[in-house]
Amino acid sequence: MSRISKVLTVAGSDSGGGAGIQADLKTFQELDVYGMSAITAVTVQNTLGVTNVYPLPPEAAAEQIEAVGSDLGVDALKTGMLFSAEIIEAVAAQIRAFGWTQVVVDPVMVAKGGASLLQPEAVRALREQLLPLAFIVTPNLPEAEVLSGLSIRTMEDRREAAKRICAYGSRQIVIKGGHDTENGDRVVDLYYDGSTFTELVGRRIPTPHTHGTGCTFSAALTAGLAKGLPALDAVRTARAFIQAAIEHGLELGHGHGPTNHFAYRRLQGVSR
Ligand SMILES: Nc1ncnc2c1ncn2[C@@H]1O[C@H](COP(=O)(O)OP(=O)(O)O)[C@@H](O)[C@H]1O
Ligand SMILES: Cc1ncc(COP(=O)(O)OP(=O)(O)O)c(N)n1
Repeated sequence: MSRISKVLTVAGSDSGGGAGIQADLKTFQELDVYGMSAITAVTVQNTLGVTNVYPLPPEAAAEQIEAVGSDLGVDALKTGMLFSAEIIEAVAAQIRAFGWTQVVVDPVMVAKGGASLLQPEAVRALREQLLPLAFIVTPNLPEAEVLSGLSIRTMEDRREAAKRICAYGSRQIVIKGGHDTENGDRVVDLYYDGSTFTELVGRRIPTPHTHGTGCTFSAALTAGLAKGLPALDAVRTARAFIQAAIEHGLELGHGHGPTNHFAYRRLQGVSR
C-alpha cells in the first residue's frame, strides 16, 4: 500500500456522533486518510442539543497532541471546539513547537441548538494565538461576524470580513454560507486565498438534518490538504462531500439529525 496521509483533529467529543471528533474521524476514514484525535472537551449531546460540557484540562489536549505528533506524525490537522483560552493557548503552543503548517481552524463557537462551545473571553485567544497559525480558517456567518467585528448582510460585507479575518494571520479563508437563508435555493461559500475571491455556489438542500455540517466540511478539507490537493481543489472536494452527506441524510434521532458520512464514497461507486 502506498504511504497513507495522517490527519489529526483537535476538537470536542459529540456523544451523538454527528459533529465534533466523531464526525471528523468518520470523514477521515471515508476519504482514505489515517485519522487521529486530541479531545479537548466531552459534550453531552444528541440531535436535540447539548445538555452539558465537560472541558478537559489544557494539559490533556497538549499531551495528546505531543503523543501523536512525536510518534505517528501529522500531515495536516484541524481544530474544532476548543472551549477556553487556556486550551487554545496549549494547542497553539504545540502547533508552533511541531512547526505544522497544514492547519485548518474551524472556529467553533455555538452549536446549532444555541449551546456555547467557546467561552466568550476565548475569542481574543482564537484571533491572536490560533489564526496566525492557520492555513485556512472556516467560519460560518455568525462566527465570521464575531471574528471580523462586522455585521454581514451582503456579499461585499463577506468579502470585507474575509479580508479582516485574514489580517489576523490566516493565509486563506472559507466563509461558509449555510446560515444565509436569503439566497433562495442556493448556498454560497466564499473562498479567499489572500488575493482572489471565489464564490462556490451549490443547491440548498431543504432539510433540518444539518447537525455537524461545519465539522464534516472542515474535516474533509483537512483530508484533502493532507493528500496534497491544492487548497481550492480541497475546498471543492469538501463541498462535494458535505453536499452528498446532507442530501442523503440518515434521519436519525428526534431533532436536527446528523449527515450521512457514507454518501460521498457510495456516490463515487466505490464499494467496500
Ligand atoms: N441546507 C444546505 N444545503 C446544502 N449545503 C449546505 C446546507 N447547509 C450547509 N451547507 C454547506 O455545509 C457546509 C457547512 O456550512 P454551515 O452550515 O454554514 O457551517 P456550520 O455547520 O459551521 O454552521 C458549507 O459548505 C455549506 O455550504
Ligand atoms: C463537540 C462539538 N463540536 C462542534 C460542534 C458544532 O458543530 P457544527 O458542525 O458547527 O454543527 P452544529 O452543531 O452547528 O450542527 C458540536 N455541535 N459539537
